[in-house]
Amino acid sequence: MSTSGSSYEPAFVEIDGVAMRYGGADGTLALRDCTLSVARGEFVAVVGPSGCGKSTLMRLVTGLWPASAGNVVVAGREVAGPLSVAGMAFQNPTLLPWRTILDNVMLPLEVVEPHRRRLRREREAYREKARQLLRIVGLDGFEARFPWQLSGGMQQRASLCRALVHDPQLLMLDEPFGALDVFTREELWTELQTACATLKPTVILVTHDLREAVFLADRILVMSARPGRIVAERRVPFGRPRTLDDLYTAPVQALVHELREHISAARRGEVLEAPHAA
Ligand SMILES: Nc1ncnc2c1ncn2[C@@H]1O[C@H](COP(=O)(O)OP(=O)(O)OP(=O)(O)O)[C@@H](O)[C@H]1O
Repeated sequence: MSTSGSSYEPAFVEIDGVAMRYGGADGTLALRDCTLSVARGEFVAVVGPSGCGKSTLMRLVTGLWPASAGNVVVAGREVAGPLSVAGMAFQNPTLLPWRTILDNVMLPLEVVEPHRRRLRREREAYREKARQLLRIVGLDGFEARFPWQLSGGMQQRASLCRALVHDPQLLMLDEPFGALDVFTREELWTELQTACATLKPTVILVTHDLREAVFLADRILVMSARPGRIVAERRVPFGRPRTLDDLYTAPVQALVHELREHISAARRGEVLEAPHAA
């Protein structure tokens, strides 16, 4: 089974035969023989049963944990520590409460080169860029507020801006909308789609929400139950920009249903025949 999109060559993220065990020889084997690749500019969603190792996969790609076996290569280099080319957003926005929204969004620019070096000289241009991102996600006018003055959905929007402000080549999103109500979540899908169309990062999104995966991704990878590996992939054959109304069409619902069957099988420890990649 191919796990790379041929129309996006060359691969930007390559994970080859990776295993990950937490806590020594008797510990939890989270991933085994996990292989996938993501092409530059591609948007891939990873779905699978709870506890199958999705977040572990994200930690390996971003260099937050080392793999126990196998190779993780990003942008042609073996990952050996935290990646500066990656922007990240998680289920909880983790904004710093003592900084304004604008200053929270600016944070990666104070850490990641070459922005760190340029920041003092080009601060106003960078601030304008952060403001522009906040405008894209509908936070115009909230730049000077503090995180605790914003709703959860607004904080998550700001955290997406923070993940994008340093033009990361790789955007890693681990259930970034999981804690939000369905309406806010759907709004943010549209905003993320707009931001990605403008900034064109390579994206890996972990999600439990199959509609979210179909709305946002070019390709969806399904993981087995733990120890996780990729057992199916499905290219999303719908054009862009996608609208929320598209989610109610029969082809989208059929794809969601098919993915659901793969995950149900994975939960039972079974693997369905790999679906045809469109
Ligand atoms: N720091 C850790 N130490 C020990 N075991 C861990 C650690 N992190 C995760 N695990 C275990 O590894 C397995 C995979 O966890 P992981 O969080 O990657 O799964 P997941 O697919 O992201 O889960 P969910 O869908 O519930 O968010 C689980 O059994 C989990 O308990």
